[in-house]
Amino acid sequence: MRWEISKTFRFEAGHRVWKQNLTYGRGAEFTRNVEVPQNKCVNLHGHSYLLEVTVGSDTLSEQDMVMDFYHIKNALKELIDRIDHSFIVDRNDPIYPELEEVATKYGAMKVFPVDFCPTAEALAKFFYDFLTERLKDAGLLGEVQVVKVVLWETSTSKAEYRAE
Ligand SMILES: Nc1nc2c(c(=O)[nH]1)N=C([C@H](O)[C@H](O)COP(=O)(O)OP(=O)(O)OP(=O)(O)O)CN2
Repeated sequence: MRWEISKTFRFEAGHRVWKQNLTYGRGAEFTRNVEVPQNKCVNLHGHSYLLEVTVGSDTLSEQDMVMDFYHIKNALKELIDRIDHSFIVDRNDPIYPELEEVATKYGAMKVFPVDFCPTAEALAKFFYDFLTERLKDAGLLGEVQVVKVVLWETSTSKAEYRAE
């Protein structure tokens, strides 16, 4: 891509990484002989997420832009509004049915169900796929492509998902 432009978004959301288990899996050998902390991310907790989407093109439009930042903002606006102040929950999470019940009963939880464990990696792919679909629906895919999505979960942890 000769040109790349990026737009950032902020949203607050809760989640739980129900698949977290620090005692096995990739990297567990680094703490094999020490006591590992509790799997704290299986607890319901929240983040101030920072999302950065990058789109690129080899050509500029008649307005000398990859595309207007305004349009990138609006391609994602409705999704960001839906996810903001929500609780992102995997439909496969064993607590999902009860969370839905509580949300319905008390009306005190905006549930945002997804089909994956809501890690930063999986959420980055989710936003990437969503924006790609929006560009496709607008007939822009090809001319403009999503180059990468970066999702900051905390000030020290982020995930990136990019075009192959
Ligand atoms: N590869 C991933 N690892 C973890 C994820 C994730 O999405 N991908 N998520 C979490 C938790 O959601 C957690 O809130 C963030 O983890 P971590 O960076 O360990 O948080 P800390 O605030 O404890 O980090 P510091 O080391 O204190 O800066 C866990 N792992």
